[in-house]
Amino acid sequence: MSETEPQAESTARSSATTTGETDERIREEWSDYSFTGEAKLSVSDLDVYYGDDHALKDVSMDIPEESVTALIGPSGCGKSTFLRCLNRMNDRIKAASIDGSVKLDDEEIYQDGVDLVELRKSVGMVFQAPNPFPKSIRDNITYGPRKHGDLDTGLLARLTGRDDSETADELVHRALEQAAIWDEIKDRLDDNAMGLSGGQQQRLCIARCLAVDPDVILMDEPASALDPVATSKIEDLIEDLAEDYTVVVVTHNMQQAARISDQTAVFLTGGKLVEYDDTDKIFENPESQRVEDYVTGKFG
Ligand SMILES: Nc1ncnc2c1ncn2[C@@H]1O[C@H](COP(=O)(O)OP(=O)(O)OP(=O)(O)O)[C@@H](O)[C@H]1O
Repeated sequence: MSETEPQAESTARSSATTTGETDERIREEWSDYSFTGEAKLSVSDLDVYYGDDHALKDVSMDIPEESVTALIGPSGCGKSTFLRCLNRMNDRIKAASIDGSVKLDDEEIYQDGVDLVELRKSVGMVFQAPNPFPKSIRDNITYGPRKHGDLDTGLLARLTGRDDSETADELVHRALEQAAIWDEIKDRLDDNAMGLSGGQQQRLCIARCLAVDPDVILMDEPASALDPVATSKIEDLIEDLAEDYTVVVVTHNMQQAARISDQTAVFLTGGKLVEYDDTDKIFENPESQRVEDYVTGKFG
């Protein structure tokens, strides 16, 4: 968990959990939820449709900086859809249409003129299955910075007098160290990344994401394909990363959400955000009976 300096009060809000009076009372109870520190991301009145399918309904919540926010809920309730809205990855899905507002550092990301490459550099993403490039470990890390024009290496760079090889080496070291994998693979940086174990590949993918200096890291079930030892390494890493980054993680694993997150948002069937609060509150004393049933495994 992060130890952010108190800076300001930010408030998380809910709008639609309207399946009767009980939900209305629950909403009033938690809609005042406030956290210490600044909101890194502020989501208001977000609706997402895939064609006629209304996948997310009127979701509003603020996500605090330098902390871990877990998104939990049964399959199909819209967690991944919500996550993809935070860096406009849903723009790549033809059938998707989005209404509402998402602000990153108070700047609307759903407005004309937003540079999506820059946005996705600031808000990086790590997926469920590790997906390293079939290249060397070193090239996996330098690929992004090179693509963004932050690094020039190789023959052409030498010929044009802009050879950033030394900077590249430092970057590779820094990113792998941050992703807690440097010691394991420092002697085989030129080996193909596909030869790493699943857990190592996932940490490499996290290092690749860190190499372009994001502020926010979105993770969609980052450990679900890994064994318990590799999972535990990813969990430790997520907690460490939250000291410097804002991490939003989708997980089906309740214990994992309880262990690693500072706040938890519970989505339930129908694409509604039902409750959002400190993780301890969600797991020990939620307002909603349905949330209690879900986190205690009575349904889902
Ligand atoms: N690319 C897509 N095209 C059409 N419908 C989609 C697409 N992606 C998701 N959906 C639909 O949107 C709804 C929410 O899906 P989403 O994947 O966001 O849920 P989820 O909570 O992340 O599920 P899971 O836990 O199984 O990954 C589902 O009804 C799903 O079928």
